[in-house]
Amino acid sequence: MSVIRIGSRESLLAVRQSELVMEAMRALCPGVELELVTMKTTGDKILDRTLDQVGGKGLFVRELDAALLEGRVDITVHSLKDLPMETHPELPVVAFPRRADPRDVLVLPEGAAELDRTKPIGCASRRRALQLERLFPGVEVRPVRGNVQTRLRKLDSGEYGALVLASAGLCRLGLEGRIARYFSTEEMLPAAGQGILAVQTRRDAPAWLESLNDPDARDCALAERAFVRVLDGGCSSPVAAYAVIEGEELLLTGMDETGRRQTIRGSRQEAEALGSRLGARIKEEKCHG
Ligand SMILES: NCc1[nH]cc(CCC(=O)O)c1CC(=O)O
Repeated sequence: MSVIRIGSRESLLAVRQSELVMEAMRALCPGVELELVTMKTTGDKILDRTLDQVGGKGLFVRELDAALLEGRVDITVHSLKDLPMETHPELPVVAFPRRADPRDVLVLPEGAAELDRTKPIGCASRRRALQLERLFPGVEVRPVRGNVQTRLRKLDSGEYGALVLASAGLCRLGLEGRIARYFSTEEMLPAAGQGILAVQTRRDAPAWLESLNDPDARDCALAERAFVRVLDGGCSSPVAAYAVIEGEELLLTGMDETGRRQTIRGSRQEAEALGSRLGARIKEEKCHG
């Protein structure tokens, strides 16, 4: 078989995530030849504005989609939560590997023992900001951008009292030692797809790539993303969704942009329909209540 080229953003986290998928590919298909191809995306180049100002999540995938379509790479690996809700029709997501810890965490400046409430808490999403206001009333929440290392540098330089980040990213970078506190998923509902990777390919991709799927991660991903799609949770929206599998059932909690939450339970076979139904229900409530 010829070499399979894996396209990735060039950030350390993106590369680490691609390496994890490459390890899983080697386990499934010993002897397969893999090559990592990294590239800078528009989203990585523009760092002085918030994502809502520059056009959203699509900025991180456009270059990778083009590389796939032109055959410069054969698969791409994304953080599912950064993947726009509508993906390119010729570029299916073939696999959702096993989910890492979906929780958000609090990170303190190097050496700090507790939160300095006179300083702002840095976070990169309105979803986190909305939920932080309830957890830490009166503490300023200020946007922070850049990759995980850049954000940690800003934290350690004294600009912020704390950061909120995803456990999954920190752990993949070997930075779990920086976690000061885990938020339960009730305290801080995760972003749809947080902790899940998405493997995207062309339609002519080898069928065995589908074996990278973890059935639980896949069903949760489908349910969470269907919910966000109904609420039109563009990248600037604070919409959150988190699903868990309990046997043959899927339990999905969704939050709309006002912080209102609802839960739905049903057969995991209908993961996507459950997500859409919960989205419609929350939307309805907003109009009538
Ligand atoms: N937007 C950046 C981003 N995209 C995915 C992750 C974490 C890894 C994941 O959710 O799988 C992060 C960093 C963060 O939010 O702290």
